[in-house]
Amino acid sequence: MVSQTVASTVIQSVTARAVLDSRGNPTVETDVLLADGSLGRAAVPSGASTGAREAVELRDGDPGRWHGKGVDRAVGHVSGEIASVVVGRDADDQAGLDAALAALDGTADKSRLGANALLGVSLAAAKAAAGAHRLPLHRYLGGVDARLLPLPMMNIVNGGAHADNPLDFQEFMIAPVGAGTFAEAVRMGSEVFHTLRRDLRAAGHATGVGDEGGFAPALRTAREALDFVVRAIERTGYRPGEDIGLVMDPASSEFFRDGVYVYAGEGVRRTPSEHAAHLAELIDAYPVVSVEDPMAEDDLDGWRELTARVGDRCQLTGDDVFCTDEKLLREGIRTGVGNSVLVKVNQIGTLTEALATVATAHRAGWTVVMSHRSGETEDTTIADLAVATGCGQIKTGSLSRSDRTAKYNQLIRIEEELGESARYAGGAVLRRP
Ligand SMILES: O=C(O)[C@@H](CO)OP(=O)(O)O
Ligand SMILES: [Mg+2]
Repeated sequence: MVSQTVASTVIQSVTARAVLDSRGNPTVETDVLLADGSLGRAAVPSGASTGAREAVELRDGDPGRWHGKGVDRAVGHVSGEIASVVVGRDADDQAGLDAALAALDGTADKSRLGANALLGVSLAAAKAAAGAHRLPLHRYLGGVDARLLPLPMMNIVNGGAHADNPLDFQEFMIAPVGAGTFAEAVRMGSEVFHTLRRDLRAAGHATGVGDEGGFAPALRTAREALDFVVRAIERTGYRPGEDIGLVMDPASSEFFRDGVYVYAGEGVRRTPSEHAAHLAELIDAYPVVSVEDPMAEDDLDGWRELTARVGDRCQLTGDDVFCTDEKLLREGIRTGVGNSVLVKVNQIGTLTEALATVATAHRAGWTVVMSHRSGETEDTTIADLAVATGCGQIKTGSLSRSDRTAKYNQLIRIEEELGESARYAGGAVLRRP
């Protein structure tokens, strides 16, 4: 008698639905079910300060529903066209699956089916396959040496497009470079967060939070925000720089207009050279270990100027300028645009392409920061991705909202699971040999 074996990792069904993200907007959640019954589920995040060259997030645009932000078309693509190509494929073949998704879409920016439709399938398939092999996602994707916990960059002051305050810079973060473990890093961050709340309140500021859960006080300048953060670190009993470093994401593309950086909150305009000089001053005056998007995505000369000026002593991470796109990153590496790349899976649309970007950065000796979006869900995939890739750094918001703490909590669990073999390298991950 001939018996036919069907791999247990064959995809049996693909479904999707609209769920809510942390801003109260709809986003795509996808389920991938395998022949052995393993279910992978992934919810797609969404940005507010998006790079111009990001893969396209498909929104319905009907102003009468969800204020135009509906994802019904993307959901329909998942359960229709995409499912018809993906069902029957082996979820173990992630690269093949992702190539098939990209080919099915057929556009360079994934605008036909939507990166939100494709990414949910890509991530859910990986999670289902991990489940079929009875492996945690970080182990399935990263193997036995995936045991480096990331340095967390915790966002404690929000501005820019993520808050309704006058701060021009979007994010002020703390990174516990002197912690001994990931769990300790989270405790240190939480302590500083609560000191900052008391300090802001004592100074008469509101302590409401922005999109990523950091406080959104009515401060005007980066110096004011950095002063509050440094004082909170000290008053908690830590040494700024040695125990906790500072990280900023000005999200500079957001206020670069006609060749000038327009600081609306501060009420000044700076030329690219003045903006770079201002950042260099802040980097020298405060224990700033990393700046993301210091210059705008269209100001490559500015990027090169700043990299030449401070790139030897500060991590300069490209977000909008690279959009997690391996080709854009290669060009940046070749031409001296920064020394680090931010990786957001939804900027490129498939897991395989995001992993290629990480590998290219690492081969060049560049650092990688795994990142959330300002619109998030309870999905914790990026926590596992940070460990799987061994990238050593993660940026996933404040210490106070479930959409952000879900990722920190997942990393606490992974650290516990790894036990003795878990490593946390503190500030050493900010450089690569
Ligand atoms: O600029 C950023 O780095 C991100 C995440 O912090 O914001 P958004 O998701 O709005 O692009
Ligand atoms: Mg950014």
